[in-house]
Amino acid sequence: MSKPHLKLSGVHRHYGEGDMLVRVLEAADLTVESGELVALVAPSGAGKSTLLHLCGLLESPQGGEIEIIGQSTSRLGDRARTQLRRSTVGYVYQFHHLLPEFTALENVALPQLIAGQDQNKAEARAMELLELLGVAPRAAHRPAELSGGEQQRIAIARAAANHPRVILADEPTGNLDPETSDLVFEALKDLIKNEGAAALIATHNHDLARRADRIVTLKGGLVVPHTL
Ligand SMILES: Nc1ncnc2c1ncn2[C@@H]1O[C@H](COP(=O)(O)OP(=O)(O)OP(=O)(O)O)[C@@H](O)[C@H]1O
Repeated sequence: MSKPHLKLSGVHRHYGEGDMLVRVLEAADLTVESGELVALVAPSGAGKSTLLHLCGLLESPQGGEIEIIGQSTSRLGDRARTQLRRSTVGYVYQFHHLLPEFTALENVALPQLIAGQDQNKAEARAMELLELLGVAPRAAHRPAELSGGEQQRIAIARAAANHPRVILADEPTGNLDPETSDLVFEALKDLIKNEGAAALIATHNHDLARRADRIVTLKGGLVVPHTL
């Protein structure tokens, strides 16, 4: 059987020390397979962003192991971690951070150009993603000319541009109205299934979380199954 795209084993993460010690994760385990969408629902301060940052190799755990597409990350140096993150992880944030002076197509093509892809191929891939997410007719528009939901779908396309095996999203629909949230979530889900990525999505929106393949929460420093 192929290795899971994302695997955490015994992950430990705390901040500060002494009186200021905050224990966030203690021996946390989590596995996300290819094409699987896992929703992370937990109260404010429980450690959702910490978990996503660890999975995205933006932070390092103090103990345990994080494997991405079967590759152990605990002994990687900074450069190798950055390289692995760039080639395997796509991040979607609550606020899209699209570059205002570039068109939708250019925003999606840019990460590929940075990764060394040639312009024609980068633009073809960008267009394929914009079509998949239902925003191809907006390809030549700049972010300021697009609705919030369109902007967020373009941010999702950008996160997927380099074929990430792991997609992480922190409140991707947090600043959208319910109908637009639905649309964006479904687009994200289609994309994950289509591309066979493993996805972990932190959300406060229970309706959306119920449409994930699985829901997890954080309890006592562990990642545990959850039902809503
Ligand atoms: N750099 C840091 N230094 C000290 N404590 C931190 C740091 N980052 C996070 N924490 C603490 O770790 C805990 C988990 O924070 P985290 O941001 O992961 O929670 P969250 O579940 O994402 O919260 P929210 O839903 O409010 O964004 C919190 O108590 C927070 O104060």
